[in-house]
Amino acid sequence: MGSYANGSTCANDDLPSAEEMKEPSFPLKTMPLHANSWLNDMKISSPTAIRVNIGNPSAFDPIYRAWTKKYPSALNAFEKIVAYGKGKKTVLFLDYDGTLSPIVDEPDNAIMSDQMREVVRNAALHLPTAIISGRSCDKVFDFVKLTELYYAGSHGMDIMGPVRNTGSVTDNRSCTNSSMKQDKEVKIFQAASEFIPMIDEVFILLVEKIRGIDGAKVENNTFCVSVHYRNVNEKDWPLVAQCTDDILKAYPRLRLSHGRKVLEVRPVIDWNKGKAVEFLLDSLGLAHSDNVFPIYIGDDRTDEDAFKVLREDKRGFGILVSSVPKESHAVYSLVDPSEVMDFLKRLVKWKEEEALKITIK
Ligand SMILES: O=P(O)(O)OC[C@H]1O[C@H](O[C@H]2O[C@H](CO)[C@@H](O)[C@H](O)[C@H]2O)[C@H](O)[C@@H](O)[C@@H]1O
Repeated sequence: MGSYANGSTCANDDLPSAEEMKEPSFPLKTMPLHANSWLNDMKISSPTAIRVNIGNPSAFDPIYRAWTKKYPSALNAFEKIVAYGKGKKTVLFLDYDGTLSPIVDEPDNAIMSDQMREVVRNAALHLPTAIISGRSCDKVFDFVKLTELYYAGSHGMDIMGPVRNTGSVTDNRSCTNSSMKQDKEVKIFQAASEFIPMIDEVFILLVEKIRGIDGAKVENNTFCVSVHYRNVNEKDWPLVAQCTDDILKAYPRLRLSHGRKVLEVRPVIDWNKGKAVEFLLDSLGLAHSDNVFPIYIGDDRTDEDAFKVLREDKRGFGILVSSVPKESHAVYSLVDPSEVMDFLKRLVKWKEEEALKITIK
């Protein structure tokens, strides 16, 4: 689905090019206010001015090391984190793109490794686990293929949960396509159903409008539309912002948020990933419990709503996945999906040890 004009290779993880590190050279003043400010946000979403050594930034880069004083590595701080969660019901919230799968140029190729799938499956066997993504529920499910999870697609606007009374969860561990999903997962909440026709309409208009922009792509995520500019030459970014603005002018009930080289068109409703976290905790009967320990791991600006909820709530923590220093409502950090995998493995091991201690007592 979508229009795409050029090929794809491995993404550069949003690091700024020499060009990006310069002041913007496009004609900001000639653009309407909306598109103009979006363009600034598009720049900000592609972190500026600091280049770190991908792979092991903390080992080489003093700026990254200084940043981790404020957002300590969740791996280094693991003992402290689990001490806080000791004896409590841990609930795990995971973003998908950039958290469970690496960022790549072509959104349809954001495959999760089998190893990561196994680790997430294992986590879900030990603790309630939800994936909260900007993608549609169906799309994220098709990547993850695990029936034991909760899925909150379209930035939390479409929530689906595992069916637990059809036998042991472990009997139905994974499935390979959406039809199997329908047997094992149930829709539990849709925050904006009436927006679907409008989103479909805007998707078609956007596809048509950006057709001529080399590298631009529009993705229909059911309750939202993503306008991708990762593969667009920076000189054409103003055009992407302008085209999106032109279409959205006629839709006051839609708004825009920013992800990693993507403009996210979504309904103007008071709902986001933070609300989805609150909704899921409530569904699990844990909304008012002092005995709950929620952990949210995510990498982009739309995850900040969830980090903020956890920070204000003080029962759990947000963990930002980032290889570049950035301000966040998260408390801890991890460099990339491979560190996320290590963290999840340790979390499962800790849960197993906790369960063993309880059995021995
Ligand atoms: O909430 P998420 O699960 O992180 O989803 C946010 C958006 O992720 C996808 O786009 C991002 O990942 C792509 C694949 O790595 C990358 O090409 C793109 O530049 C990123 O913005 C997805 O395609 C979007 O629909 C999601 O909204």
